[in-house]
Amino acid sequence: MKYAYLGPAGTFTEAALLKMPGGASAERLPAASVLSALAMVENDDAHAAVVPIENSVEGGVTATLDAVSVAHHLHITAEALVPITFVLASAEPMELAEIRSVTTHSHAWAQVRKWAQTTVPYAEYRPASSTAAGAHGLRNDPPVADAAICAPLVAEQLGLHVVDRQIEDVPGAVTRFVLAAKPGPVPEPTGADKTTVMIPLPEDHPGGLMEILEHFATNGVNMSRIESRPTGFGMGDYYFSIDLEGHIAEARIADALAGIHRISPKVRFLGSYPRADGKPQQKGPEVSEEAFAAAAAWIESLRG
Ligand SMILES: O=C(O)C(=O)Cc1ccccc1
Repeated sequence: MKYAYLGPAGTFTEAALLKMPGGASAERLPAASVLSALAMVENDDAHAAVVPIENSVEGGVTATLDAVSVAHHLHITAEALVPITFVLASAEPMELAEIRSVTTHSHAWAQVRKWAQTTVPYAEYRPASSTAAGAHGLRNDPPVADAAICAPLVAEQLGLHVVDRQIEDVPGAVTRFVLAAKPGPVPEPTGADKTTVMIPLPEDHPGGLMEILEHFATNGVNMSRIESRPTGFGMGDYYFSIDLEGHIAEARIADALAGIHRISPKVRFLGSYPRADGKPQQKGPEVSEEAFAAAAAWIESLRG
């Protein structure tokens, strides 16, 4: 199997790839951006792509959400969680006070803002396509910056000097990555699953969002993420990107989505897959498979 990922070697995305099903034995194809990793799947140059989707500090990774939901017709088949810690590294030994420019990926920069403000307040930020790309750039002639913010392992592999460590503003931050592939068989339910959907907000429909959410409430479906994003097609045109706790094979998820389809017919299913944390689904007896089957049998008997 060929898995594309945000490269080069040593990114957090590569660490996530190794945790994905089939990741350890997959051929790893580094891409220069999230969009090019996804495009490699669309063009059949890779079977799947590993991309960051959500950060416990910064929230959704909008480029990924939009690409998976609107631009590309891909399904999510797995997720992985990667704990994030950063070092500040330089090519030659340097003091913090000497550092005038810093390079890293924008997500990393967003997660060290407070540290940067207090520790290197005069350093100019130079965006890199990934943390590993920034670290490699320190060896360019001329170097892309005085120092790079990257994973400790990359600094070690490149023989960089670690100027500061554990510089993340929020200790224990985690990033969630997904494996995206062309639509195919949905992974089997495990009892601890997530379902990702994209729901366009119905136009000129007062209370549209409330009606959508009511379907989740009445079917006992918990949401683990909800974000509104502009579709890009016009001012005020929004969609909701939502993660649900449960699998499309369950009657309560299917029933909720069927109800939503009547309000927002362009709703899109983006995949059901095992949750990385293995947390089992909580559901009351009124939304069990047996309760749905008994209700359907009762209706059948009335019609019969
Ligand atoms: O640049 C990387 O290493 C990535 O994989 C993107 C990223 C950056 C910072 C936190 C999580 C993911």
